[in-house]
Amino acid sequence: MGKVVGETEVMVGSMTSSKSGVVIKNLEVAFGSLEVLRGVNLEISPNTITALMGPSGSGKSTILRVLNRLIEIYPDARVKGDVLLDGRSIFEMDVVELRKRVQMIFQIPNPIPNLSIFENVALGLKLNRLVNGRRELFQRVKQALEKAQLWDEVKDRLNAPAGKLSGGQQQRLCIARALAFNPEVLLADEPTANLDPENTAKIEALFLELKKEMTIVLVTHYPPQAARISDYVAFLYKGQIVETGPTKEVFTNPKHELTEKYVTGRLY
Ligand SMILES: Nc1ncnc2c1ncn2[C@@H]1O[C@H](COP(=O)(O)OP(=O)(O)OP(=O)(O)O)[C@@H](O)[C@H]1O
Repeated sequence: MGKVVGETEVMVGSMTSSKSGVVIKNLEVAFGSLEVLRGVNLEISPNTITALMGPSGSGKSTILRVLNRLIEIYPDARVKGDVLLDGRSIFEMDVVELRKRVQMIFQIPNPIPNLSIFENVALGLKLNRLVNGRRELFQRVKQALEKAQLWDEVKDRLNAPAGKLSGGQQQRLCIARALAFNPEVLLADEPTANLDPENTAKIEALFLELKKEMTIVLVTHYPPQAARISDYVAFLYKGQIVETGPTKEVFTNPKHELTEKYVTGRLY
C-alpha cells in the first residue's frame, strides 16, 4: 500500500495528521559536497515501529539525526525538505522542546558511568526543571525505570554507578533516561548491535510494549530484527528509499530486486 509523493513511495499509515506521526517530505541531506540523502519521503504512523534498514552508509542514521535535528551539530550538513511532527514542521519548533518530544538512543549505550543509576535518569528532568521536589523526581525516575523494565533489577542499588551495570542493563537505563521525558517519538539507532541474543530479546519485547505509547523509528542492520518487531519498513540504498510498506509485505513479496536481495541476506 502506498502513494507516490515526489520520487519515492510513501507508506500510508492509519492517519496522516494524527498525533505524533512523522511525515518526511522530499528530504535531502548533504555533508559538504557529499549528497547522502535524496528525495526521501516517508510517512511514519503513530504507535508503530518503523524500521529503517539498508546497507552500511545508506543514510539510515542520517534520517534519525534529522528527526531530532541532531544533524545541526554538523557544520557542513545541509538539509532540504521538511519533517512534520504532529502536523507541524520540526524546523519551526524550539529545538530543545523538539528533543524532549523526540528522544534518541544509540548503538553504544551511553549512560554517564560515574553517575548513579538514579541520577542518570534524574539529571535531564532536573536540568530541564520538569519536576517539583524530590518526591515527584523519585516517582518520575521510578516510572521511567519501570517502563524500561529495569526497576526490579536496580531498585536496591539506585545509588550505584551506572557503569557497573551490564551492557544490556545500560541500554535499558538509556531507554529509561529517554522515557523520563515522556517522549512521543523514540529514535533507536541500532540499539541492540552490541548486545547478546538474550538482551536483544529483552529490548525487542520492550519496544513492542513502548509502541503502545509512542512512535518508534528503529535503525537496524539486521533484517530479521526488522521482520520480528517492526510494523513498517523502509529499505534504503545509497541515500534513497527503494521500497517501503508493511513489514510482512516487504519481506514476503518485495517489489524491488534490491530489496529482495537485502532481505534474503544477499546484499550487505
Ligand atoms: N558528519 C558527517 N560528515 C560527512 N559525512 C558523513 C557524516 N555522517 C555521515 N556521513 C556520510 O553519510 C553517509 C550516510 O551515513 P549514515 O551514517 O547515515 O549511514 P547508515 O546507513 O546509518 O550507515 P551504518 O549502517 O554504517 O551506520 C555515509 O556515506 C557517511 O559516510
